[in-house]
Amino acid sequence: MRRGFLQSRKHEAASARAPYPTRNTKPDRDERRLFADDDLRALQRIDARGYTVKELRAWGRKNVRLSDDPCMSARVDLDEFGSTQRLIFRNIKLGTFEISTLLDREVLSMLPTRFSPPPTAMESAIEYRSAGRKGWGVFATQDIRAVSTILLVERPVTVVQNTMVMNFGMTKAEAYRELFGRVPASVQPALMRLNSSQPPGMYELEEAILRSNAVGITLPAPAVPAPVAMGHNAVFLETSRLNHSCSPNVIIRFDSESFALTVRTICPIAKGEEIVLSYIDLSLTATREERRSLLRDLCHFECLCGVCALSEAAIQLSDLRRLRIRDMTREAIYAPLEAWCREKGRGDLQKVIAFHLVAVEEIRVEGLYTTPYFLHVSNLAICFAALEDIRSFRSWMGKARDVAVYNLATDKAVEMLRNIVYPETFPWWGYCKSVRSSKSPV
Ligand SMILES: C[S@@+](CC[C@H](N)C(=O)[O-])C[C@H]1O[C@@H](n2cnc3c(N)ncnc32)[C@H](O)[C@@H]1O
Repeated sequence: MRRGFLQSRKHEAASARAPYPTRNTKPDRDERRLFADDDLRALQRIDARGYTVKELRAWGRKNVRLSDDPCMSARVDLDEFGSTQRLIFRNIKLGTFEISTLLDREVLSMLPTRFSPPPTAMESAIEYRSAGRKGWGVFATQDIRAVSTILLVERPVTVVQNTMVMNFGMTKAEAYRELFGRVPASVQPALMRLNSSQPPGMYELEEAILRSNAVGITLPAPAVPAPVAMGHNAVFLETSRLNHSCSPNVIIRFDSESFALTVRTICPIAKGEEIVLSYIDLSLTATREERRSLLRDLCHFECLCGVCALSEAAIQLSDLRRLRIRDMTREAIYAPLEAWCREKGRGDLQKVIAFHLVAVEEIRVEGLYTTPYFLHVSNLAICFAALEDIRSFRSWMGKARDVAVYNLATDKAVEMLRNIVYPETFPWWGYCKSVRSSKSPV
């Protein structure tokens, strides 16, 4: 039998003293609870007679510790969630893959019994090598021109609920050690070698690895009043080598049906260029200082990406451009297309088009192909549909469809493809002409 992490010689002495059953003494290894019997009995007592919010909070203060770091945990109101949680270690087998998990019992029961096959990635498009002071990085081995190209498809090695409840007979460090110990021996060395750059002395190795590499994923989960309580973190060995950039060229998406993560391009990438994603929501930050401070707080590193490394003069221009993109995106939600429609198409549509073209150009220069980009290209598609300009409509609708594809909005992407092939099925098609005969498309 494979020696688990807790059974290694190094940990034998510790496990002999462990306040929870070890793998040696408890045969039903996949069903072990994080709850000590005393805690469970205390819980049942509370449940049996019904509890007041005050009692439950008091119980939570004594028994539950939640980290303050938003990366790994969230504060959860115990009256909404805490008392019903049962975390279980279980290894999920997907064909040749085995994934070590620590999940809520109900989440485990809601996972599909059969997973659909994941998509296929482009062959030999990337390589792993040094990215200088950033450590390892991933690089393109060829020009990748098409957007939405799949560069990597990967299953996680471990998945854990992001609210880590402790003091149920096992400390958080022990729980993570156990979780990592259950990762198949063939991949465990690679997991333990992942980046673990967290503030010195703050976490044990397993937690530091989780904090540096975990990706938030959504699994089917029971409806709870605090949905964040049902968020999950997963570690993917290859994706973990992707560095952060404030001008990312890929996006990652997890699909629970195939239990796989895909890395897709969001813009063309040249041979030799580093493949980079954004660790933060770039629509929330515009200036370098805002981004740096967020990355420092959440990820504990000073960003060395291409944008942040620009000269002072260049970064000032970049900051201004990003502030403009933010303003134009806010403006685009209501005006000017909306205003033009309210006026029943009597305004100057060319002005609307010019507005969105400027925004798209600013986005291109800054490499910000995320949410605001979709807003502007889809509005351009509407404008050209209204004008019945078939070439421009297909081009902008194609760009909007790329965004739908890399965001895994499959139904939307299919609908958009139908619009591209049959433009007259698009509700805005010929709007300019139709308002003259006072017909409204929407
Ligand atoms: C998920 S790992 C990425 C791969 C990592 N470079 C490695 O060697 O495995 C995240 C860590 O990489 C480094 N890193 C990623 N992006 C960076 C950036 N833009 N600037 C500086 N360091 C970065 C930080 O140390 C961060 O904690």
